[in-house]
Amino acid sequence: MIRTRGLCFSHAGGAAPLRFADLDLQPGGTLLLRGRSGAGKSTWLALVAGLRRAAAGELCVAGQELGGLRGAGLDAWRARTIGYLPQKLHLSGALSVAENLGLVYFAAGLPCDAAAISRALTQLDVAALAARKPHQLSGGQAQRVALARAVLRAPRLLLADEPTASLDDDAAAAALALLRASAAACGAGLVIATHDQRVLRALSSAQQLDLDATAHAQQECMAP
Ligand SMILES: Nc1ncnc2c1ncn2[C@@H]1O[C@H](COP(=O)(O)OP(=O)(O)OP(=O)(O)O)[C@@H](O)[C@H]1O
Repeated sequence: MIRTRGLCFSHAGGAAPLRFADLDLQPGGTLLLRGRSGAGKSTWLALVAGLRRAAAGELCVAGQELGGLRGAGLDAWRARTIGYLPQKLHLSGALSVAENLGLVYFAAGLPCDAAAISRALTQLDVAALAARKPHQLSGGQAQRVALARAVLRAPRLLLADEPTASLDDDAAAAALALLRASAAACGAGLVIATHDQRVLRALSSAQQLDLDATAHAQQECMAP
């Protein structure tokens, strides 16, 4: 599902280059991506989602070498392969819940599938909120809507960035259960980036990639 070798990324004009330990995640597997704040979790997720390009190394996701994809090809690959639950949910405030999900089809250049949107909202128990605007949702409801958006097109890989940050214990357990159930429902691999001890405890048997154990590079990453 995910294979990385010598993966390295340098933020422009910023911090020290990030070098990531090699990883092999089997299809349908669950990975906990752990590390303190600033360790590089969001950066690693962005690389795997094809939202950022590695400075060096090999990255193969769902059978695709990402180094070989550019532009529209990369966008199309991401749209059919990756479900992404970002730390900040990025729901458009001007659009209803259902219209926010419709953006997924617009971005992929596909006709909107209202039945699929309705199914996804029903699965996440937010169908009754389809006509509401994001500011009319609670935090937990907004997260369910964002999760429905992430799994709408049955991705092969579901990436969740700090999904339990700022949730109380009950809400965190519910969010985690939903993520696992949603990934299982579409047979997707699941990556959860977290430094939340509750998640680490709940998924202690899952495969882990600990970015705190990854030495940051002392020298510049080599350009590919
Ligand atoms: N756009 C950027 N420009 C420069 N440096 C950046 C940029 N984005 C992130 N960084 C730096 O890259 C490193 C990794 O950041 P990243 O957001 O991936 O960490 P994280 O583990 O996800 O942190 P958190 O848990 O706080 O979200 C940090 O040192 C951060 O300051």
